[in-house]
Amino acid sequence: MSAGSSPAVIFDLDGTLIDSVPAIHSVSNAVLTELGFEPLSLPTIRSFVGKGVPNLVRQLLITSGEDPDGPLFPRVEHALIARYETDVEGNVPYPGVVSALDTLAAMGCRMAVCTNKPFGPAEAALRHVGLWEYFEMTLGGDSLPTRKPEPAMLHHCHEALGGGRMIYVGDSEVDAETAVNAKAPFAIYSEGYRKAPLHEVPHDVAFSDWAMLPGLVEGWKW
Ligand SMILES: O=C(O)COP(=O)(O)O
Ligand SMILES: [Mg+2]
Repeated sequence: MSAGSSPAVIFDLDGTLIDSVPAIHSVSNAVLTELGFEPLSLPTIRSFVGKGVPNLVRQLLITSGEDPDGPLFPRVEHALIARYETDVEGNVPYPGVVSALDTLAAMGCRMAVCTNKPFGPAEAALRHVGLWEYFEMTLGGDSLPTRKPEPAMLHHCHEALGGGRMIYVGDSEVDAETAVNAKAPFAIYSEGYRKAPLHEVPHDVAFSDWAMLPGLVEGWKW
């Protein structure tokens, strides 16, 4: 593949590039216990990730027996966002991500991140794990008036990368819906935070090991 013909590759963040649930678990439980609620398990918190902070806060409140539309919402949201940008220790790239990004960059792929995590925590997590410099653009769930599964974030990143052929890489039902809405080819990472069985989530190709992704991009049938 010559550099000129390489596609734009746009990535989801949580559950795709990085395993962020240990960090989100620790931040969420710090906020819950500060407010006098019981901490929640890691699998419970994992099931709340993928639709952005408003959904996470609502789920934390519902699971704690509180009204998600009551006065606790802004308190929990504020406390969560305050910690989200600084408590980045629990974020770890999935095995093989760095090498795959190096290979894609060497192939001439332009790359961006399109996440429902707010921009500030997304930048902090990407910098913490040493991935920030790979991407020409990062958009977070608060960067545009809409977030995934609306297609605007993906369209915006695609244009910023110069348009042309593109692949979206994500892990969840929300990413699959975003790709359908944006009419983008979709590669799903099967080891992230998806809830439904893989065959029930629309995708063009699936990969379980990041070492597979550059070959899939190179051999993509457009
Ligand atoms: O729900 C979130 O905050 C982030 O999720 P995403 O990176 O998978 O879009
Ligand atoms: Mg994700």
